[in-house]
Amino acid sequence: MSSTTAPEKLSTNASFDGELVKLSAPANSLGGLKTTFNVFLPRQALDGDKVPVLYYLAGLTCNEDTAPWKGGFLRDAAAEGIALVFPDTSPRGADIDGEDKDWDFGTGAGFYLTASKEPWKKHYNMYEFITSELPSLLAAASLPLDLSRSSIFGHSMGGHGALTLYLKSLLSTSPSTKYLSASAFAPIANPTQCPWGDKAFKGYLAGGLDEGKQYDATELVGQLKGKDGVDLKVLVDVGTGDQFYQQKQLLPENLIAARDAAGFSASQLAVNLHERYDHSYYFISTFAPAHIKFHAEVLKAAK
Ligand SMILES: N[C@@H](CCC(=O)N[C@@H](CSC=O)C(=O)NCC(=O)O)C(=O)O
Repeated sequence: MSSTTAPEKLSTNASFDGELVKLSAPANSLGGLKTTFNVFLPRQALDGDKVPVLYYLAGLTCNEDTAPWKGGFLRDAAAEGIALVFPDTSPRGADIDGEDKDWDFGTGAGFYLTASKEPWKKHYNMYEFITSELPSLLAAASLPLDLSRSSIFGHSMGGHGALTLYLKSLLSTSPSTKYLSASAFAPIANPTQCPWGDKAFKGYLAGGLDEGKQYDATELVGQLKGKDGVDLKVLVDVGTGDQFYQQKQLLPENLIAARDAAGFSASQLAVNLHERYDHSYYFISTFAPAHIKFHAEVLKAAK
């Protein structure tokens, strides 16, 4: 961790008595491409306390600025004294033919996996970046963060990312990052069974949908069945007025079925359906305080 070069600081904005810092660094896991990320530091961190960390993974077409601008997370994170980390959603500028053709594949659509297929595998490795290189960059930036207390949340493609990174960390004997809790707004909960996941996994992975099962929250919950000592701490909110829910891109019902079949309870993996809410950041910002509170309780209890 300590040999990583410190990221460059691009800007600082005071917010809710803390500050939002924008950082940039070349990322080895993204084939050396420069990536940019935001870190919200609460007042406690500015005063020198090492604060816990909550990563937010954004959805298709988004970047590191989408959630700080529109998510409504900063006020509650400031009140709870937790840091927020907002990475980008894909590498940028890999210069791959077709990379910018579709909004649901390529730029802005990294799907938080490790690509194994040409021509994507040199750059499209957001799984490695988020779980391994980003924590190293945060450490190299010498920010007052307690990286041993980390949790993760996200929206849509980023909700898929948050759930799968968390569940994969539970399944691994030596995870690069151990996340203490996960939550998701309108996640793509069973990507091997929906059009977005089908396109991404067949596009990025040499093994297609079969290889994609390791990045599928519904599959991973099934794999946790009977594993000793596993206690899930997961919160999911979905609006039934969500156009992508209605188009069967999200499939939370499959996640619920997998949870029940694996013997986990609704308090270990809560999936709440909300009438009228859609896929937008109006929905996210409505439930933002509940998600921050959910993670803050876990992160603070871990001190
Ligand atoms: N351009 C698309 C819509 C793209 C979209 O809705 N993106 C969502 C995430 S979808 C799953 O990952 C998003 O968060 N957008 C940003 C926002 O500010 O809402 C289309 O044409 O339908």
